[in-house]
Amino acid sequence: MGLRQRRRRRKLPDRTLAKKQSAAAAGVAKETGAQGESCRDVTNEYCTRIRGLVKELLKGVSESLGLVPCYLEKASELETGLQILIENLYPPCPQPELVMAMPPHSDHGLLTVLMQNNLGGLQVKHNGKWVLVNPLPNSFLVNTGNQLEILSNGKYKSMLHRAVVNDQSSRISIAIANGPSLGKAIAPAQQLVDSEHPPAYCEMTYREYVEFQQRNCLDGKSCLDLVGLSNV
Ligand SMILES: O=C(O)CCC(=O)C(=O)O
Ligand SMILES: [Fe+2]
Repeated sequence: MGLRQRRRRRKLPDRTLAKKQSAAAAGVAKETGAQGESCRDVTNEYCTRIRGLVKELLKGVSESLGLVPCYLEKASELETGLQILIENLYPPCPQPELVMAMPPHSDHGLLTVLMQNNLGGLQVKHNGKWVLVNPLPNSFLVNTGNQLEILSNGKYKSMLHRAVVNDQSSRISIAIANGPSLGKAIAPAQQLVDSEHPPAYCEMTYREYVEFQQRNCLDGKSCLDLVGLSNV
């Protein structure tokens, strides 16, 4: 067998393999491309619908504060508001008591809409104690955020919360944080401010607030503690 033939022989299977590999890669890319596209479409639609839900919820919240129904939507420029999609996967842990899945924090936006796979793990701070929130099947859980607390001049509190793991099953939570438009200056609603209820928070744009929060190590405290007018 000559060198040429040997080369060819050796090359043949390689080429076939390369061909097969590139065909497979193209198939995978095509599939991933299609999946990626449909994932993007579904995510976009989900975010849009959640914004619609938040708009409705904010109407009720505005009314509960004695404000016109569209107050919070307009005051936050919700239509162009910042939406953040957060996907959390918490695998089971053999020693859950040694692990903090998500450290204590409060969400910086208006309302966070959370979907979870029917496994408890979220805890909220209530009267100084951590309380486990039992998930209700087929329901969303809605957390109030810092910007809602500011706009309502402290009438709606944003709760400190955290997530813990368990030693049995994986927990999944998907949160969409809905905030004001980044450039919008947020301050307590004038109608909720009077001599008995002075403004509890200083005005700042949502962008300034988020940057402030990212710059500060809050150690389980709400960023609001730092921007409250009693502290500035
Ligand atoms: O997983 C959870 O239940 C909490 C998630 C959460 O607080 C967040 O993503 O901001
Ligand atoms: Fe959160």
